[in-house]
Amino acid sequence: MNMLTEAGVEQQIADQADIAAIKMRGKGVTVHYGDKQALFGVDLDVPEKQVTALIGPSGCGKSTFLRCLNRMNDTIAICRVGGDITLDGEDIYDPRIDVVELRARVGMVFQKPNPFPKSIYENVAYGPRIHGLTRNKAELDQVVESSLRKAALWDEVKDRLQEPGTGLSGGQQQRLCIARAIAVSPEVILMDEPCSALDPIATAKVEELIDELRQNYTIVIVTHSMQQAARVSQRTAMFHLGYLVEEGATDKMFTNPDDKRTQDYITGRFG
Ligand SMILES: Nc1ncnc2c1ncn2[C@@H]1O[C@H](COP(=O)(O)OP(=O)(O)OP(=O)(O)O)[C@@H](O)[C@H]1O
Repeated sequence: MNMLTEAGVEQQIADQADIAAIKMRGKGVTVHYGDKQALFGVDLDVPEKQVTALIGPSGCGKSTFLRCLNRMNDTIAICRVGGDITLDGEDIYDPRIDVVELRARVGMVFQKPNPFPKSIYENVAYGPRIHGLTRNKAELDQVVESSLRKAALWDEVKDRLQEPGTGLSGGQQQRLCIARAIAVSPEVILMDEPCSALDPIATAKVEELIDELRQNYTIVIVTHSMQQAARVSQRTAMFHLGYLVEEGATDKMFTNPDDKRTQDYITGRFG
């Protein structure tokens, strides 16, 4: 029988406490597109109910890593992912995992707002309906309203729910896409440069929203804006040429990074 020492038991409890605070964990993650390797052994923990920013020069692999977290890379035929990625300790690349369900738990908001060519209401109602999350119209109405409220859009659209989502401004469309992601009650929301197509006012609104959302959701955001990473995130991970250079508390990463490449990048010396 396997006897654990007292110290061993304490360590196990400490490890479990650590796992509880980590929502997603990447270990030795590699990605190849055909013969070309885009990620090299990335180890990165995503803490629960915090915002983790992925930064680094163009082509360093930020979006590739983000897409590994909900198996979005599965849609790219030449893409192969190696290493381990877990959600609440469970291997998301296990063949028994239902990818549709995984993507409901780990939702995604893209760079360019991409509402469906349907009404504002239908954009938000679509997910809960296909996942069978509501029993009747009243419940669906309730989910649509609460999702639009959480995305800070309700007041602007409540009198025009039947109008097309594509008729909204860019910033409103992006908040509609966030409402659509929220509607299926995800645990993690991945955002790939969600503000790059928005003006400064719409950007400020989305950033404010991200800050509110972290009370209930774990967020991972790819951004090219150092100001945005500093404003919205608690953790920052710096990538370079497919490697994770370093990661840590955002305050430290922006004031006293360990690696010169991070220092050079955040001060605009390369990238
Ligand atoms: N679908 C694809 N097919 C082939 N190569 C790809 C594909 N997507 C990305 N790559 C390559 O993988 C590497 C990492 O790209 P990725 O888009 O992850 O970087 P990034 O840091 O997000 O860049 P950016 O900041 O410009 O969006 C790049 O060399 C890129 O050319």
